[in-house]
Amino acid sequence: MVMTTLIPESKERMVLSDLPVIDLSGKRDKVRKLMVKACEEFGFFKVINHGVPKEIIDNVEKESKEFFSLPTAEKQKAGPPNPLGYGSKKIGFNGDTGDLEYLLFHANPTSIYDRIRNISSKDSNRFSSVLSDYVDLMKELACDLLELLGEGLGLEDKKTFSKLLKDSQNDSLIRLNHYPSCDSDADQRLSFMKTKDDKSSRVGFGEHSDPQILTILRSNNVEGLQIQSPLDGNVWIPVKSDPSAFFINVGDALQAMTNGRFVSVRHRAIVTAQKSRLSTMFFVAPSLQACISPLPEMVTLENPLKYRSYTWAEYKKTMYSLRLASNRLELFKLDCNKESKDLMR
Ligand SMILES: C=C1C[C@]23C[C@@]1(O)CC[C@H]2[C@@]12CC[C@H](O)[C@@](C)(C(=O)O1)[C@H]2[C@@H]3C(=O)O
Ligand SMILES: O=C(O)CCC(=O)C(=O)O
Ligand SMILES: [Fe+2]
Repeated sequence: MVMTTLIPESKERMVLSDLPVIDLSGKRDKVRKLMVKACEEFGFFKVINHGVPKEIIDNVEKESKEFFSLPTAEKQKAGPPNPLGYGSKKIGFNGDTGDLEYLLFHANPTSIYDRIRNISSKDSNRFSSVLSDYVDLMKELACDLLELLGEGLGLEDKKTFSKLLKDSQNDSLIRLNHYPSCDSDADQRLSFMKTKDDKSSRVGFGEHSDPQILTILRSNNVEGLQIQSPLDGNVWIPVKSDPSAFFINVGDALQAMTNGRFVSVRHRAIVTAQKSRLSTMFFVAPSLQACISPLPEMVTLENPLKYRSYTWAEYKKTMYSLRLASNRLELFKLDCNKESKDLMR
C-alpha cells in the first residue's frame, strides 16, 4: 500500500511528492486508517485493486466515445441540460462555461434509459445497459468506501454514510465529460489560463468543490485533473492519469457531516493534451429530504459545531443559484466563537 506525505521543500513552500494511493486489497484496519488520513489531509485519494471489472470500465469508455462522436443534433436528443441531460460549453445556470461537452443523469436505470432512448443513431439499449451496470458497481464501491470511512472514524453507527446512498430515494448522479483535444477549432474561442510552467491551457471544468458526499472519478489515459493544494490555494497539483484506478474526492456534505475534519477538495480539469479526454464521475448524494448535519461524535470542545443543519434539497437550491467556483459550504457555516460560547453557558 502506498501512502505518501507532505515533504517540506522550504519554510514557505511545500510540495507533494505524490497523492495518496490506497490499495483496497490491503488489511481492512490499515485501509480505513489510510482513507481517513487522506480525507483529512487532501480530501482526495486514488484507489487500486478496487474489484471493478476492466471489461465494464472499457465498455463505458467505448460507449461514451461513440456517443460524443455523434452529430450534435443526435447528442441533443439526450435533452437540454436542465440541469440533467446533454450539455456543451455551458455549466450550470449562472454563466459558467468550459471547454467540454457532457451527459448528466440521475444514477438509476430508468432515468438513464429515458434520457438516451431517443438517440436513434446509436444502440441506446446497449448504451443504457452499459451505464446502468457501471452505476451498480459504483454504488457498491461507494458503499464499501463509505463504510470503511465510518469504521475509520469510529462512528457509533458505521453505516451512517452508506445508509444515505442505500436510501432508494438517493439523488446520486452519473456524469460523462468529454474534453476535446487542444488542436480543435474551439482553441480560438475559449478562455486561456497559465499553468505552473507558463504553458497556456484551456479551462475544461473550472475550479469547484463537489457539493455531494463523495465522488468517484475515472478518466481515460489523458491528463487534465488538478487538485488544489491543501497548503496553498494558489498551487494546483496535477493528478497523473491512471485509467485502471478510481479517484475519490470528499464532497461538501461529507465535510459538513465530519464537522470539517474531512476536506471537500477544490479541483478543476484543464485541457492541454493533444488527445481528447473522457472522464466519468459518480456523485454520491442523499435523498432530497435527508438532513445533513455534523455528527455528534465529530463535535468536541476542540472542534466546536461548525455548520448548521440543512436538507440536501436546500443545499441544491443554493448551489444552483451560485457560480461554479463559489464556496457554497461557507454559507452554512456557524459563527464558531458564538456557538462555543453558547455551549459553555
Ligand atoms: C455552476 C454549477 C454547475 C453545478 C451546479 C452549479 O450551480 C454549482 C455546482 C456545479 C456542480 C459541480 C459538481 C458536479 O459536476 C455537478 C453536477 C454538481 O452537482 O455540482 C455540477 C453542477 C452541474 O453541472 O449542474
Ligand atoms: O472531468 C473531470 O476530470 C472533473 C470534472 C468534475 O470535477 C466534475 O464534473 O465535477
Ligand atoms: Fe468536480
